[in-house]
Amino acid sequence: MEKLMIKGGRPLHGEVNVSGAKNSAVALLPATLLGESQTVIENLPGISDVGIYEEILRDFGAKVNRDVDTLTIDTSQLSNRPMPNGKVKKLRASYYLMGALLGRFGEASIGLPGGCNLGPRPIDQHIKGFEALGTKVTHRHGGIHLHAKRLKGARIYLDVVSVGATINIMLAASRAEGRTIIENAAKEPEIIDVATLLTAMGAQIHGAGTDVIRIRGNPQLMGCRHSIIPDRIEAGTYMIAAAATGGEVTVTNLIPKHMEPVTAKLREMGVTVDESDEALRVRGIGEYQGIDVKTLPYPGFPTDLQQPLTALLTRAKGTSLVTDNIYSSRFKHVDELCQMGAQIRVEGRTAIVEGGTSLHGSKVRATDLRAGAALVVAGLMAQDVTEITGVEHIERGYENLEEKLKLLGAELW
Ligand SMILES: CC(=O)N[C@H]1[C@@H](OP(=O)(O)OP(=O)(O)OC[C@H]2O[C@@H](n3ccc(=O)[nH]c3=O)[C@H](O)[C@@H]2O)O[C@H](CO)[C@@H](O)[C@@H]1O
Ligand SMILES: C=C(OP(=O)(O)O)C(=O)O
Repeated sequence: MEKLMIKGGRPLHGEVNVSGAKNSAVALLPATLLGESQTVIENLPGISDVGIYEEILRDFGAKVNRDVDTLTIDTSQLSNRPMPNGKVKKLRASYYLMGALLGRFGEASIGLPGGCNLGPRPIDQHIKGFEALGTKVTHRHGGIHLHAKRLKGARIYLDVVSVGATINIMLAASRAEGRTIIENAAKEPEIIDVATLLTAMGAQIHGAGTDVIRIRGNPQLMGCRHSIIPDRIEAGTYMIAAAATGGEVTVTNLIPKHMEPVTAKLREMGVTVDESDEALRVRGIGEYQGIDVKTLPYPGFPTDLQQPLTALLTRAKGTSLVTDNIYSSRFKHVDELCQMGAQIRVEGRTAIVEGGTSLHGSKVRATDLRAGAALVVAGLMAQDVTEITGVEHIERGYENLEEKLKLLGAELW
């Protein structure tokens, strides 16, 4: 899709079904390389990051068959190869090839990852973990070469809470000798999802979802069948869009517990959120209050919803403060929102939103995935037509966004 046009001002109504989680999918696919037989992954989201990973698995010799949202991946005959450029630059999660190939072959040569440009995104904690497991790490031609004669379990304390480092170390440690302990581990639900897969493949993992994860490796992991958890960021985006348009939307196939940080903030603004087993009904009728939000590692408010929430806050009364504690410059959406009539200024890591403004349509550009989601939310609220370019960023993380929004009554093309 080249660009997305939205005619705003229509309240969203109805039901929307959440797809499988992007940040699980892009870790589970490389994890299948650790098993020496067939793995079936169900509930994969139809997003470009998954499409690229499908191609990468084939590049390593995996036989991959797709049936709608299910991939059957046979990894019995793989051949290792360097992957310095190209596909690895298209997504952030290509860094998981390091842990997966290290576990499978004891060697990997991978270029630095791509993904959203949100300020510096170092991978020093991943490297620290691999080195602790007995890996020699060298930087070559702008990429990283990893070599381990023998992976041996170790105790690793992460200096920063990192989703990627926690999962990458889990991947390599799953085939290492002995026990690995990750301390100050990230606690995101996607980490539990990856631990569930690795356990089904034959590793022993305890404590995923807490800040201490214990992994006892198994040199012979086998395939299994696994279904991906719902995408809490996609779910949160639809909750925010429902509130932004003053609509009433039931977001189904989610895990309400995963949504608590978002639900709490929407309720604080004055949005009604009703919970049932696998759904949340969001009613955005009436006026909203401005709020202060700070992004934090799970179970704090997710940085990946900071940008869409900022768009919603333009219609709340008073001043809102949105502080991103995870990334130093995740505010590229702000200039675009201001072009649509928002009054927001950025001071350091905080966006100060002067609420109560009405947005108008404009030509804007999505600079990254969730900046794109923020512009979609803004476009749905705005009077007249918004034209969004940079749609390829949005396609990295939202399955059938256009169709899902149309079913809720949005006017977009
Ligand atoms: C593919 C994927 O799952 N992406 C998610 C993952 O990204 P990603 O895994 O890249 O994010 P991390 O949790 O690793 O990063 C958190 C913070 O730690 C810093 N850091 C991280 C690793 C490291 O070795 N050194 C270091 O300093 C980062 O710069 C950032 O400031 O978690 C982020 C935080 O929830 C989300 O925004 C991304 O959607
Ligand atoms: C930052 C994100 O993605 P990535 O880490 O893949 O760039 C995101 O999903 O919001």
